[in-house]
Amino acid sequence: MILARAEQATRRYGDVLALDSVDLDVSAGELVGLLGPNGAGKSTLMNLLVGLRRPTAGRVQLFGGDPRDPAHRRSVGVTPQETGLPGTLRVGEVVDFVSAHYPDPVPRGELLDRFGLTDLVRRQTGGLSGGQRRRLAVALAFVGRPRLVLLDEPTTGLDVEARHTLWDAVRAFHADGGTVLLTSHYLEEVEALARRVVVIGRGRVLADDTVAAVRDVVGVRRVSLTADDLPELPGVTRVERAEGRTHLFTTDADRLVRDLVTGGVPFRDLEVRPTSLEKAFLAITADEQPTGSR
Ligand SMILES: Nc1ncnc2c1ncn2[C@@H]1O[C@H](COP(=O)(O)OP(=O)(O)OP(=O)(O)O)[C@@H](O)[C@H]1O
Repeated sequence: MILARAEQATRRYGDVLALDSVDLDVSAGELVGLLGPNGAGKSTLMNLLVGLRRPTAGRVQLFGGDPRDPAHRRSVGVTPQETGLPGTLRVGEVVDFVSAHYPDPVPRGELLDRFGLTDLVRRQTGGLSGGQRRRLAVALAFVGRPRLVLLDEPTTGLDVEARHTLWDAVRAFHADGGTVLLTSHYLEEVEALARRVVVIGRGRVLADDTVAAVRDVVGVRRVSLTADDLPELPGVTRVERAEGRTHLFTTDADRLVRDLVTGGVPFRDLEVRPTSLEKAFLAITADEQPTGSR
């Protein structure tokens, strides 16, 4: 059963083409990561799916109907990228306030425990740290026992421990049969949670596949070295030269280093680093062909 669907969804903001003919289906029981660099169109897609924005062209559906119809939004929980919480209300009061909108909310103690917020129940939200506020905003998406949860960069600003608590809560929801669509800039985060990842770049779906398959594609490494002369090296997708150094981009750094050594290439100061998603996209998506199809 498809809970959320975009069909050739396009969204323009004036001259900006934020989403360009995007197709996406999220089925019941899936945990899908939406991965892409800044400005890729992730939030725009989420906003269309929950009815906050309308597509300029194409169609979106939530639970088989129009997302702008409140009846179709009843079973969805959302944490947008930015949330405003009333600063003078205490954490427990905010949870009670949101709970009051649902027929069978998760009991307050259980929800706070799940998101590691129990000790903060009496704190005013205005006095919470950024990370604590973020955790509360994410927890609120789960209050009404939704069937589908959409989380826009849920772990922004969280430290390692808080991020893991939140990941555990998302996993537990999913293990209970819940469906999740979440955005992230980091493949590592998507990898920790999702089996399926949809990569978005410049408003288009670049890949829709398993995390492992996408890792092979966007898992580009930068091998930097100082060398006078380099031969043709297999597996190098892009070469940059800056300040006397050569940067080689490849999805198989181990092989590249082996080739350099066995080829007797003289080099100094070798360094292998993961690249940013942006660089990975530059290296692999010049032709912008989707890498997987479902
Ligand atoms: N309300 C708006 N008015 C004008 N342009 C917008 C608006 N919202 C988004 N955009 C533009 O649409 C494009 C896609 O933005 P969107 O917020 O969907 O990307 P994103 O993938 O969520 O990025 P980020 O990772 O930075 O949150 C960007 O170029 C952005 O500047």
